[in-house]
Amino acid sequence: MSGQAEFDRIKQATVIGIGLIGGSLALGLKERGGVTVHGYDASPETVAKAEALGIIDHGHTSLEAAVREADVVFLAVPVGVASAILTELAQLPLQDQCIISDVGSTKGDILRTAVSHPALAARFIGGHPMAGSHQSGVEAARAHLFENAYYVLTPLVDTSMDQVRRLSECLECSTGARLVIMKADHHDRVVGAISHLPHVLAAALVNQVAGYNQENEWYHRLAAGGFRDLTRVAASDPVMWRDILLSNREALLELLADWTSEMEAIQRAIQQGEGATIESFFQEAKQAREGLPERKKGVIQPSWECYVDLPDRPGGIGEVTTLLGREEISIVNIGVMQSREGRPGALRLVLADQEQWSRAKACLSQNGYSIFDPDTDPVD
Ligand SMILES: NC(=O)C1=CN([C@@H]2O[C@H](COP(=O)(O)OP(=O)(O)OC[C@H]3O[C@@H](n4cnc5c(N)ncnc54)[C@H](O)[C@@H]3O)[C@@H](O)[C@H]2O)C=CC1
Ligand SMILES: O=C(O)C(=O)Cc1ccc(O)cc1
Repeated sequence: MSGQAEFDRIKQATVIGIGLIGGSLALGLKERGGVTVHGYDASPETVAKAEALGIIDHGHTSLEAAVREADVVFLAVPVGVASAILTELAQLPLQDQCIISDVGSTKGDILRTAVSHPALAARFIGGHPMAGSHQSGVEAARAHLFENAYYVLTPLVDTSMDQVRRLSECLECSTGARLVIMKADHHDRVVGAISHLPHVLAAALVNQVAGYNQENEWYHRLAAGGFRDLTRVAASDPVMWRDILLSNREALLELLADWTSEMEAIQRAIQQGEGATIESFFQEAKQAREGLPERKKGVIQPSWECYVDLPDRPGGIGEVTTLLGREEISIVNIGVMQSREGRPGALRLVLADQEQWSRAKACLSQNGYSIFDPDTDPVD
């Protein structure tokens, strides 16, 4: 592959691993990017399903046939198997200008594999779309999954910037994501802190409480909004997260050591009754939380939620759902947040996406309801 070559627009793509992320990428490439999409998966049933659902144009059961015509190949398989497939690709005939990219949650391992194969080093560009969900499988694929999310690219030193531009333009147009370039080790450290560590903590918290609940079921019965919000990602795929932790070992061990000393400090403050230390612990966190950049899809994707003061009269919930129904706004989840006696409760609404969330808030405000948005409104 020559660095001087004129690069054509990407017209054919191959997605290897047609699950949540591979399927969503395939849909975006096909429907928004005007790219012909070939698909390959270890499971022939998944290939057949993806073809039947119109997620890919051509399904393959041979890796060689799947990648032969591709301008770009995306590896969208679990992190634990990506390096082995990349090594297989190094032996297969590919188009001269073919780019290979991936979507894995960690970047160090796969880049080291790419560097170790001369046939790959100039064509591999690591990638990571910073949006997803706790669901998995081809049925969960959505063309708009990556809209407005960051999408990190981690090129190698040998990668031609023309090829990076070629891939970025294709991805921007096909996914609606915001492309950014980063070094792999920086990516792994940052994503370790804001995604991998929180997944560990969420799982640990859920496991700790599940242990107590075996003795006394009130633990689960009383588990309220805060516990549920904080631990949503504990429902993610255990195999995927096993692979991510093992692959980002170095960064995670450092982050866990920092976490442990933070917990020891707060434990000491509680033991010694140091109210001021405890207060400033929460004060710092409150300020940092309020200073997070404007609401957008981050790696821990926010659920599009808002709280509505519930009118203290019969049929109050029905009024809210009817108003939203009339505007064709669909509610993903709804719950009553009970308040102190004598004060009206609130309805917690979860909407499907940002557009429905904005319309729901506008519709309810116009109809005299008081709305509270936990991410933007100050709490008194
Ligand atoms: N789930 C999420 O929210 C996000 C996941 N990622 C990354 O995306 C990648 C894929 O994750 P998901 O789509 O969630 O997983 P998934 O489980 O939905 O899909 C993975 C697909 O890969 C296939 N597969 C497994 N081993 C294979 C092999 N050896 N050859 C060919 N196909 C194989 C599976 O049959 C499955 O269809 C992972 O590397 C993950 O780290 C990145 C961003 C977000
Ligand atoms: O659902 C969530 O909040 C997630 O955190 C999804 C997710 C999982 C893994 C990634 O590498 C990126 C995003």
